[in-house]
Amino acid sequence: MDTSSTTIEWVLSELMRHPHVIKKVQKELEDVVGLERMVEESDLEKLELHPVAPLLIPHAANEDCTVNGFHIQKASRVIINVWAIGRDPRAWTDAERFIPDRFVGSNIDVRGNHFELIPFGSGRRRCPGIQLGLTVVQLMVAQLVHCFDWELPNSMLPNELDMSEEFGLTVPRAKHLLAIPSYRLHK
Ligand code: HEM
Repeated sequence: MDTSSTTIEWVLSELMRHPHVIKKVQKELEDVVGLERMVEESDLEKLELHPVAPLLIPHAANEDCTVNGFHIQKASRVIINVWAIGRDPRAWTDAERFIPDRFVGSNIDVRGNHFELIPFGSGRRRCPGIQLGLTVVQLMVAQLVHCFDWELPNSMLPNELDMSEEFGLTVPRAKHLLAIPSYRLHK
């Protein structure tokens, strides 16, 4: 599945729509990495980037069970609507807004321990590629934001960027992101 590339495209899109956030990430990277070199994998642990992906794979119950008061009959197909959980106002303040800072000082992570944020699923059938996925997404996004300034084409304003989704097993952008990079490192 194209989960890593889809996530990278969404993160970049959200960053393009929030220029103050991209500036903040650039500043954070500048402080850690400087402007003389690209980002290295060993720099990542010092950074606070948070990828998300609104999907899970259908599951089936092996036996009758009760979860949180809901009876689930053996062999039922269970679909977890992570997309809706990510927008649930009971779990998130200003759920529809992209506020990466909401995770600063919070203990919520993406590894399946906190059910309000499970982009990799949770439990035994959780994504086994989580570490590779996180590393690839963080390194790519950090690299793209650190090495380049980004502009939307035809003087498009950030809030004019079309954020339509194409629904399926994965949820990519309906139209690919088109953005113009300009190199910003000194080397
Ligand atoms: C940002 C990147 C990625 C995201 C967001 C992601 C997300 C997911 C999700 C949500 C599931 C379903 C979990 C569930 O139903 O509970 C899954 C399953 C899976 N993922 Fe990933 N994934 C990513 C990257 C990768 C990579 C890089 C690999 C392999 C190298 C991988 C291999 C798998 C496999 C094999 C499964 C099926 C596991 C099973 O059914 O037991 N994923 N992934």
